[in-house]
Amino acid sequence: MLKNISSVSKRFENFKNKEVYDIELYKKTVEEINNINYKNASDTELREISENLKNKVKEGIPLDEVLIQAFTLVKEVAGRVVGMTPYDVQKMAAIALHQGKVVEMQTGEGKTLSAVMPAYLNALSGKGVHILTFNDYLAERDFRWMGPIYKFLGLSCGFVKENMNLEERRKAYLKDITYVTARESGFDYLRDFLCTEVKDLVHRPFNYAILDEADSILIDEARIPLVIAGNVSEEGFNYDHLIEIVRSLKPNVDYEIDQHHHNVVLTEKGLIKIEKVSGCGNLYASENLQLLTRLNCVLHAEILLKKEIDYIVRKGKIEIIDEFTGRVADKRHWPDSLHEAVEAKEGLVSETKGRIMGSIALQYFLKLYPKLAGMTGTAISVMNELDRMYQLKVVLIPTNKPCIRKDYPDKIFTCKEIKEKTLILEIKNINATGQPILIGTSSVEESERIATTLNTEGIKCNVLNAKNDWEEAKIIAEAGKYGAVTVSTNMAGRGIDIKLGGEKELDRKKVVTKGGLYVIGTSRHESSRIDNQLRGRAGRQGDPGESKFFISLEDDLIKKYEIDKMIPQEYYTQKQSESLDNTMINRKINSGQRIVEGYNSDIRKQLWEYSYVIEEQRRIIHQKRHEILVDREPLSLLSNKCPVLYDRYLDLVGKDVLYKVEKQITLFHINKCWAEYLEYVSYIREGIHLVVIGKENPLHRFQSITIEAFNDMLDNIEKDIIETFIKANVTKDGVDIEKEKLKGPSSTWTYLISDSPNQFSRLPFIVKGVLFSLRSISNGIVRKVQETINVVIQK
Ligand SMILES: Nc1ncnc2c1ncn2[C@@H]1O[C@H](COP(=O)(O)OP(=O)(O)OP(=O)(O)O)[C@@H](O)[C@H]1O
Repeated sequence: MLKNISSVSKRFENFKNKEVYDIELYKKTVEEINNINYKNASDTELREISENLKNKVKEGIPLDEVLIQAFTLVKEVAGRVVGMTPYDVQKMAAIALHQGKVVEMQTGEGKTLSAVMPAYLNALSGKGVHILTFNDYLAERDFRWMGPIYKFLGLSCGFVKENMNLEERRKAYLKDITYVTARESGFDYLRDFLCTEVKDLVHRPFNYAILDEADSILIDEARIPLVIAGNVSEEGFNYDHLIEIVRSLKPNVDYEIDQHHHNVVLTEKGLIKIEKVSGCGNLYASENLQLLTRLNCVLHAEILLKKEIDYIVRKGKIEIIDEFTGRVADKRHWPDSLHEAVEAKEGLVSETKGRIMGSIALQYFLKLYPKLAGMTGTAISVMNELDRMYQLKVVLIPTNKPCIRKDYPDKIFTCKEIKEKTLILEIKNINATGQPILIGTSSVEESERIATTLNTEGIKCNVLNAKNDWEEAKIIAEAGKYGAVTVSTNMAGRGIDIKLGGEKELDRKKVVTKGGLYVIGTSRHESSRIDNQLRGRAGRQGDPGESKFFISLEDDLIKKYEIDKMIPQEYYTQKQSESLDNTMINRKINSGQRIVEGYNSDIRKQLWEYSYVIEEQRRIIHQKRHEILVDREPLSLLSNKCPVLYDRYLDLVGKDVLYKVEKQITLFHINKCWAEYLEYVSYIREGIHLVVIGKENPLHRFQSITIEAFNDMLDNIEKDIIETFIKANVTKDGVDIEKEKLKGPSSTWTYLISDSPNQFSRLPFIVKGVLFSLRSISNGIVRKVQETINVVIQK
């Protein structure tokens, strides 16, 4: 078996980074595991060994000392219970996962089973292990698939999914091993922040988490805040008038679009027009700030956000399409007024009104786990970022069998039209042979266009673009059937195995002789990891497979980032029917993609800098509230600040009731003031970019404002607690929560905030593109903006 480990893939040989590729130590441990044999042990004996291990760990023996025995147990039990004995490469991954590293394992190498070994080992302490899956479907699937192994070994296992109630969640988190998405676990953390009684908490203290598809969560989704909101009874704003105004504006006359930064800016002409039609006077005057923000949102909604590309409308709701997966991003909202503006654009009734009660970026949520490990098929290209942001080291695990997939050079065309014609022809030709094809497209709209063309050409295909997880799993699982053609958005089906010959592998031999699964990419993505994930759908576990990308110099990526300007004119001035098989062009496209990746990494860094202070403050406030909730923090504010009243109540209602009252009032005001603070911060965040015109650094200004505001908030909490106490009527029954208005929102809901295109674009626009802003914003606008700068930041 160890022989396989040295059969490294070509890719593996290319890298020389010692830490990432040094697997010698792992090999030694794997050998030790393989030297122990539990084959002859009965089921009962195996359970006794497991029980022994549990006791040893509870007595304080370090996990590292029982690792070999624990992994050997899992090896034996997995073979007996689920019919899979971990390969040596899986054991190596398991060791690295236990050490809190991110393992890169190719698609189909068996990450699900690899995670069982460290999960079992770390759960022996009884402190709980979370396996954070990519979606709800995989949480349940992996629980059902791997759960019997833990059960056999005397450990409990559960899973959490979106529609479960609090009791079901609490039970699942009490299990030794819990399969759950990072997002659901994060939402539960936010829900706990609103609890007023210990019995309502669903989480216990975090211990260890293994994150599946780690790059997707830690890099692509890291900046997405999870939010919990509560109901408020406010009237929604009517956007009709603003929409009418924006629709009357002329492109390049009244506004300019900056595709690169995904931004739209008013010209002076446009500004004058708007001021005239709306009758608002100086749009940039302080009293018009709210109008300005809403107008910006309508501009973005109307001009930049495109139906079928950025979002779809389903059952009367806006559903955002995730740029990385191409799937509907579950429970995702745009921030602030932008979501409402898009709803208004589509003539929908807004359902997003509510006050944000708490929020946390996934990045910070995951850092709450004292020990975190990850697995993915694509980690190497982001290993520096993983180290910098999370102090997570990457380990490349060799494939169990050599990867024999053929990755063909890109086919590059001058124009989209010819690219698509050639692509359809290629699909027709391959389909005629019976070889299954998976086509990865860049948008819902493109997937539908290609599917329609294929249908008119008489080729039946399955389309997968914005369906639910269950359908997705089924369609993807069948994508390896003989003669199957599946058109999907670029990364749909991540985590789902494509077996050759269909789910039951009935026609496996036939498909193998045809060359396995053929993956076609219709364009390059901004991130090469996404392209590699798509390629990785083929050639799993040493299967044959092929992959090819079709690119045109008119593709969005090439145009948006002006990669075409790096390519000599003569290559794209004429429409050529042949592909440009030219390595120079290929290199330019690759380097363009790398520049875009670097640019996106810079944006993530900047967003991190903006959120850092707030997240630190959140940590402080959450911790303080939790300590009060679980009675670990003594309450002394009221006895110190209102001693007379306090003593009177003490005589009247007694110590216990008074303590309970103070606790209730305190918890309520922490939540209320924190929610108000978040609202204020998001308001500041919206306008802070304007300080650049006054030659200030927006980040520094933002940080100093929020530090000061946080201190004010802490004072306000105390003030509000005292005020409520003075006004409240305290009896032997405590206080009347309803009457004293101490009740939290009657209903809450959770969602994620997508990057706001305007917030997102402003950062590079400020830091790298001051020239851009000054060029595009005329002097007249600069003057007007200057008037408002102080108002924005002083309010
Ligand atoms: N040790 C093993 N012995 C036999 N089969 C295995 C073993 N490990 C994994 N497999 C099989 O390999 C396939 C892929 O497993 P799994 O879905 O865990 O891979 P993965 O690495 O998570 O893939 P993806 O990147 O698609 O998520 C499954 O069909 C599984 O049954």
